[in-house]
Amino acid sequence: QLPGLNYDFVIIGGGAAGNVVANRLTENPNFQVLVIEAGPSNEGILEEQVPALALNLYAEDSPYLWPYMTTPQVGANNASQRFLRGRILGGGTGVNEMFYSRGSSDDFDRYANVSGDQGWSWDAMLPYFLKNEKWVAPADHHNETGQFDPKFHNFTGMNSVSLAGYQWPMFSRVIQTTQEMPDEFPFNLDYNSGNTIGVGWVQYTIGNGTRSSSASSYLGPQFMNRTNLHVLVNTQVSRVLPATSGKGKTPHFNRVEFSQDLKSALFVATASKEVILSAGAIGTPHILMNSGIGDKKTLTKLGIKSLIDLPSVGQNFTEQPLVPNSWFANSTDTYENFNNETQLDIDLAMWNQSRTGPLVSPIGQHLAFLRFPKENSSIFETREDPSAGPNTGHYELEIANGIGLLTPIPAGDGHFISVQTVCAAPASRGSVTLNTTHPSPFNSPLIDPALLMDSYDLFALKVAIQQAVKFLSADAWQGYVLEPLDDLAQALTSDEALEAYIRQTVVANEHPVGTAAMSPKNADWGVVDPDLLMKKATGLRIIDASIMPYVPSGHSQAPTYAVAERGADLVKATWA
Ligand SMILES: Cc1cc2nc3c(=O)[nH]c(=O)nc-3n(C[C@H](O)[C@H](O)[C@H](O)COP(=O)(O)OP(=O)(O)OC[C@H]3O[C@@H](n4cnc5c(N)ncnc54)[C@H](O)[C@@H]3O)c2cc1C
Repeated sequence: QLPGLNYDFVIIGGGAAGNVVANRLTENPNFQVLVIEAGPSNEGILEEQVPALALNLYAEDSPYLWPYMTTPQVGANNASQRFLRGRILGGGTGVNEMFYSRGSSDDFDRYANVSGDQGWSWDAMLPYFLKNEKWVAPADHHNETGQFDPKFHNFTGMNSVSLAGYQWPMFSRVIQTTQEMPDEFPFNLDYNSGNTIGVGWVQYTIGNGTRSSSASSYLGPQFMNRTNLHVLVNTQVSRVLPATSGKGKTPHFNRVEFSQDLKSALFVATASKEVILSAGAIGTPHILMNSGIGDKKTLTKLGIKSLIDLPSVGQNFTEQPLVPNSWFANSTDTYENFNNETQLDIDLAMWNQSRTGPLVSPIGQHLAFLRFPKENSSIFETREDPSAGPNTGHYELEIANGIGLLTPIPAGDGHFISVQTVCAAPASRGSVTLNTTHPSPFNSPLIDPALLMDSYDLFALKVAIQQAVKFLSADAWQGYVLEPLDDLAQALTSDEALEAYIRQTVVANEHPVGTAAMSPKNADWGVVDPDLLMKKATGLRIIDASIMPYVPSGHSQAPTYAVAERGADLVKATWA
């Protein structure tokens, strides 16, 4: 159905970043743009639209996820774990939990300092966050006063963002805890102000009780109708290829090889201006290495002709480790209600009729970004603090009205409260490399998030769990929080038991970044320059989460949207 194979820009990956870039470039009617996405269209998928049904997207054989497993994780008792990545138009934004969290001002100021480009600083990036955001009323139209600060938000951007649209009874207890323990758990009116520290109401990429993804926003019908925008789904890119003619010393990439049956029938699309790689923190380094861009020695050994020797490709993989923790709750008003099919049918009918009811928001309803208490901060006398600065959490608590997303559900009925604990600024670094035994471009790469490989991350999670216990010890929870689940109860008996529990239960928080990191123009490390153009090449730009040299301390979709908005401006400036 494609009109041809020659475009001005070919964008690889229709995820968070790719769809932003596609939209912004096709604002210029003279630019012909092709987006190639491996997954299916997002249209008509109920679980993708109804926020509380997002968990159903994570089934073992989900058609909306890549079939990725990690390598055995030494820090997690050698377990290989699933590694969830969206494979659908919208990418991660089509399957994620919809938390809208920008990270701290320190996170972006660090990007600016590390890359040498002040354009990546918080002040310079705030307009791009705003360009992406369209603040809307929550589904239940409750009074939002005191739950966010409007001065940090935009009401006219692209992705709908709103507060929880259904009020669960436990919400008031969270806020009461911040009043009882303000020193340790201060209330933060808006964790998206640049200063993340404290406990705040969650902001979600949800509008009208429905997920707002990069596909439903940036590729909405009014944009899909642009005659200069073409989106090809169910199509996987294998490699980017250099120009066939021209004998310049610097390779010029202007072709993209792809397939629909993942075996043969490879097609090639040509980009007369730029190839833009937006395949995410796993897909991007995978395509680069398949194309001969990466560590020369390693690629040569695999029989792949090295085109650009860039050892940083796939390295510096940074991911936040997460431990889910659950307690029995003395309540009948939790997410466990959805396990009852009759109740679920009633709630779904309500959602269908009016986009209201308990299905309008996902499981976590409050976030806390916190720094270590004084007694734990002495660790920084002997090692550098991996967090970006004082506005940045060392750890995060995700307080949820039901069993943790990744906690095995105990046998029998019950109602739960969970606090997922996250090491927000990890010190471990992993890698994405080619699978040496099956190096076909259509096979999964080796994904090593290096969970807990640096002992600091284990330390941070220990503190986080102890703080979660303290949080739930407030009077506010009296009579509501019952005993912890068995494994957590056992973990709280000794330091060794806590450590063993963390290693047994730790998983990735699904916020990978850093595998094609930006660095100063002539640096001997990094993959792209601060303008996101590939080092040692022309014609190829990377715009996605992989360019962030550190993981943002919050959640990664909002930062990726902002990176993509700026990235699109950088492309436009080149071709103005
Ligand atoms: C289960 C889950 C829960 C999450 N929860 C949250 C959350 O609540 N809040 C938050 O802020 N962040 C969350 N995230 C993370 C967030 O969604 C990502 O950080 C963000 O989507 C990254 O954007 P990206 O453009 O870099 O990559 P992606 O959004 O992953 O987009 C990459 C796209 O490229 C496609 N692609 C990859 N390789 C190829 C190829 N070879 N050929 C063609 N197409 C290809 C993929 O299918 C995908 O659509 C979550 C992620 C997951 C998976």
